[in-house]
Amino acid sequence: MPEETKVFLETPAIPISGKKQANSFSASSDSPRTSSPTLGEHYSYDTIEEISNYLLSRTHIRPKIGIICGSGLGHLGETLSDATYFPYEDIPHFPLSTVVGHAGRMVLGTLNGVEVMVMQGRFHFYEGYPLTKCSMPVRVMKVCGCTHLITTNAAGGLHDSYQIGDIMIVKDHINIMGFAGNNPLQGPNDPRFGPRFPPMNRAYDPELIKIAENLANDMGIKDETHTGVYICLGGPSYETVSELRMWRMLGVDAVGMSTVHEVITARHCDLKVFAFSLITNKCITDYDSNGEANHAEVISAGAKRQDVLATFVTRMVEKINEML
Ligand SMILES: O=P(O)(O)O[C@H]1O[C@H](CO)[C@@H](O)[C@H]1O
Ligand SMILES: Nc1nc2[nH]cnc2c(=O)[nH]1
Repeated sequence: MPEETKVFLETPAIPISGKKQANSFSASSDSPRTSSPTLGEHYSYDTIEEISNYLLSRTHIRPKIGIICGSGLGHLGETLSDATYFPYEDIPHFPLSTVVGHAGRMVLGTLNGVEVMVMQGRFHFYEGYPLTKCSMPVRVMKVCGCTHLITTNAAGGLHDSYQIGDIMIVKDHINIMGFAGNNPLQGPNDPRFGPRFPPMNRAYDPELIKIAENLANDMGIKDETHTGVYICLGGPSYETVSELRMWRMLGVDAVGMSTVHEVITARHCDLKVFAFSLITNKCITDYDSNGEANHAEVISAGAKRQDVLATFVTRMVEKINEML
């Protein structure tokens, strides 16, 4: 950890009663789940500003790029210089990270001289948080000054040619949870964030996809890098064989439980998005297989590839910075 690293453990400047809860249109409680599992709570613009001010008033970093680290990929947050670490429990209104492999800290610092903010750990629907809450930090990134989001995840490889440890650059997603009426933008729309009905074609910036493909080539990892379609399922149970076969038929290449709601929220507030999956396991699509998906292998695949992924992200950050 860099010498200048500081960990803010003091009581937040803004008084908070009990566990932090967002400004709410519905009753809040100490449970992450409110009365409506889908609508849940809504964070007002003022609340997002309050969170952003909390972070910015404790560091001189003014980030332009926000980064979300997926399961087992949080190591990147340790590679920042001039870093200030904010445990989620200290940030006003922030939920807590409850999943193994998600450290639960926001880090503001520099990656090769570029000012960034990094989430070491994200929030998932299966943790009991509504999607508005899961993707709230993306709006914090926007209000902190970010113009770009890089979001990463661990995912099961559904495409036959994908191997454990491969990278899949996300070119598109299927928002199946949205089909079922669960979208992070549900509820009142504040136009200061974005329009009521945002488009989602070109959600994954085509120019950044090209840059990443070229970068994989330069790094000598072209054969282990693919470009494909991601789906976010609710989890936490992994998929049945029949479910996986269905998604494959529908054009899905990698399966996970995150990212899509973050990307929708980011596009709504006009952040440019780059996303990739680390393929941490091969999806089991054979009824006779004795294999079983498990989170330990997900974490272990992340640990094995952490250095390559940190380089990949750092170089993407440099490329984006050249475009700013
Ligand atoms: O998407 P991330 O957070 O990287 O993690 C993925 O891995 C976990 C399951 O093993 C789930 O949380 C799934 O979403
Ligand atoms: N849904 C889902 N999420 C994952 N995250 C990592 N691997 C998997 C998987 O196989 N399925």
